[in-house]
Amino acid sequence: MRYLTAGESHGKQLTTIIEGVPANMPLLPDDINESTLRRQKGHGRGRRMKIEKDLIDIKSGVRHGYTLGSPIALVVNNDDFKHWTDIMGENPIEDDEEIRRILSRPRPGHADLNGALKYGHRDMRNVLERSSARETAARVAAGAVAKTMLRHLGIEICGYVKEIAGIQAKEIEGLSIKQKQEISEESPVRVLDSEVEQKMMDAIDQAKKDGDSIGGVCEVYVEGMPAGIGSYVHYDRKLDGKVAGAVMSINAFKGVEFGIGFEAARRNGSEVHDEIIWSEENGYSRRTNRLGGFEGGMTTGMPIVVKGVMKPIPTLYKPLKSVDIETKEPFNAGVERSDSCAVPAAAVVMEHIVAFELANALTEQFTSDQFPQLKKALDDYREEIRCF
Ligand SMILES: Cc1cc2nc3c(=O)[nH]c(=O)nc-3n(C[C@H](O)[C@H](O)[C@H](O)COP(=O)(O)O)c2cc1C
Ligand SMILES: C=C(O[C@@H]1CC(C(=O)O)=C[C@@H](OP(=O)(O)O)[C@H]1O)C(=O)O
Repeated sequence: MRYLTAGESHGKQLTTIIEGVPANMPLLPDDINESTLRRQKGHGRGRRMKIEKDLIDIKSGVRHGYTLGSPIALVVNNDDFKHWTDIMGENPIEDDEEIRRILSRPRPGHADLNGALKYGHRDMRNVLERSSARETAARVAAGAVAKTMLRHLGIEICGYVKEIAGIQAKEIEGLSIKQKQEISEESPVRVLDSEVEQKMMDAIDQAKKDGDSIGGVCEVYVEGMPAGIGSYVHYDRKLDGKVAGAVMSINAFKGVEFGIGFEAARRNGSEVHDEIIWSEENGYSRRTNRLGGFEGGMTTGMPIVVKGVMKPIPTLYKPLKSVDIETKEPFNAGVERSDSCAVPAAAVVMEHIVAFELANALTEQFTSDQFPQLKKALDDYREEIRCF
């Protein structure tokens, strides 16, 4: 499977085209809407999320609740476009700086300056419009199709917040994935630990009051992936590599860890590797899951646990120093309407981006044009490895 997205942040719409979804997979508009609406929630977001309602319109590839095997085109409208029709119009306009809302003072940490240099845009709004994380609504729509596929294959996935501005959520042992999904859904910061919830919200409010921004850590947890998905045979077939790359591609994400992650560097091997056990009922399993569900570029059959680090939002209401690209004079960076913390939303984005990589790996390994055949091939494989 592959997907492309198109659309500017304040343009008319976002478009996603997904190719390679097998035919006859159940898919309802609500499977996707649930995800796109969830992405909009979370304490710390700016006014834009009050303007938008990210309901998708399925334009092709689905009929009467089932996929056709043809490309699936999904559209999310930008309701904010009505306020930007002159600024974002496709026809030439007179060189009126007021109408264009020209951006000439790049924001440190955003794509403004590097994008301007690369594409030759003297008006950095041309960079901002596509580099904006508005595009993650389109990626979540693609991920929601993948997540639906995983669900029909008996694989559940959930994304939540582990840390905001250094405030860490405690580990809650023994939560089922259903509980994880429910608790994080109800929390305004998508955290599993209600004791720290208020502290995180206070930190976000304080950052906003200070004209500053904060980042954090998101975690995605997956249950039901059998062992041996992905491959060790070539670098670009390693599934942990693909997942890590996809997570790093999310706006503002600066690091990825599987399981205990960087902590592995500080421990002996005996405290890192997961001992192998066997039972008649379940076949092979592990006593622990410190490596987070991957060995040798393949799944181990244990839950996949992956963390992503999000830096603080670059747009600051108390801006950092920058340079005006027209005058070359030092100036404060430009200020655009902005979130102060988007870590809770980013956890939903990360969940869907990981879902796409996992669903894609399954469609590569159990190639089929028809979803029921894919499901049967996966079930047969599960039985084969259980008896191995
Ligand atoms: C859900 C989400 C919302 C975001 N909201 C904003 C925002 O309101 N203002 C901003 O400056 N950056 C925001 N960002 C981050 C920028 O999009 C990101 O920093 C920018 O594209 C530069 O890319 P890089 O940080 O990956 O280098 C957001 C990111 C995500 C994932
Ligand atoms: C629009 C979304 O996020 C946007 C991401 C973003 C950025 O610079 O990344 C900047 C802000 O855009 P605006 O200036 O229009 O408010 C966020 O609101 C969204 O998540 O749907």
